[in-house]
Amino acid sequence: MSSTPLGTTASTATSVDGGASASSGLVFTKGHGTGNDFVLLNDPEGELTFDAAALADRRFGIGGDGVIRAIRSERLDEGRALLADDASATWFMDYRNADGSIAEMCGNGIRVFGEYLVTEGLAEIAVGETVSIGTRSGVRRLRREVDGWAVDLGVFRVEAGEPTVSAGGLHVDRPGLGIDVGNPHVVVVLAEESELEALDLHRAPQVSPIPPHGANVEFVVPAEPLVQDGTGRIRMRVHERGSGETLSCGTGAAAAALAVRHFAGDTIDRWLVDVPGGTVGVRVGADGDATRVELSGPAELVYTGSFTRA
Ligand SMILES: N[C@@H](CCC[C@H](N)C(=O)O)C(=O)O
Repeated sequence: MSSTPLGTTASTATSVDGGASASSGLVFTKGHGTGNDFVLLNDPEGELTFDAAALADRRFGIGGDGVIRAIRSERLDEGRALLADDASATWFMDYRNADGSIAEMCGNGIRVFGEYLVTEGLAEIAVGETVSIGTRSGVRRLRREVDGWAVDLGVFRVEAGEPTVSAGGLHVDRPGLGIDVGNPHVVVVLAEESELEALDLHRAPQVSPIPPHGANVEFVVPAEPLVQDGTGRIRMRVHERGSGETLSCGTGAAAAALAVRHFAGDTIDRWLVDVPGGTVGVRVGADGDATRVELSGPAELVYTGSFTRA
């Protein structure tokens, strides 16, 4: 086996779906959730090696905010560990950011992953049905809905402390709120739409103190009025750890809604989050002494192709 610069392997044909061959290249599907776009790979047995950063490159590769491999949980150490708790989590969402770094969770990605499992014939999931998916932040329950998917992101954590955030276009540093929804976020609430629009997120915002594992940084503006028909509404832009500014971040939308909910007194449980690529829903609900958060929204597969090896 040898690795090419573009990361597909093989001295002989590497079959990713039974249909690919060395000459036809690496078969992939492109999908997105509210414009947060992913390269999806079908690799049930974990036979494929790939260079996620090369695949995600928008000029020299396919292009995407992340790369998601569908692999059986039993084929990865992280997946096998989860099967002990939930034997039904047979599929693992192996997620990488555009720079190739591994992230624990992706809220838009897991909805697209559900759509991919169904379309590729890897799982049968009827509308209304819920399945368990393995991720690096644990098993996540994913429900198919008529017009998209909803994922239980689990119990979240509001971090202690008030980090300071600086970003291009912000004249003064702002306080942030750390929220962990399976992956780390820092949310900054802005007062004006004009501040959100003026942000330059080409460069990563600086968070101080630097979070131990980095952070996705969300900037939000509450709607006026904040609550409409019982639902809170906010606008958000995001700079993602490992991917830069994206059109949407599902876990980021959940963190943003949770931060504004926190500042508003923890009473508003339904949220709509407008991102540059569309709108996602966030719901908060009690689970015994804990509080859980659910994310819902669309997922679309847009094309399938073959990445020809150099
Ligand atoms: N876009 C994703 C989050 C992807 C991972 C993130 N960049 C990280 O490093 O934590 C989402 O929709 O949640």
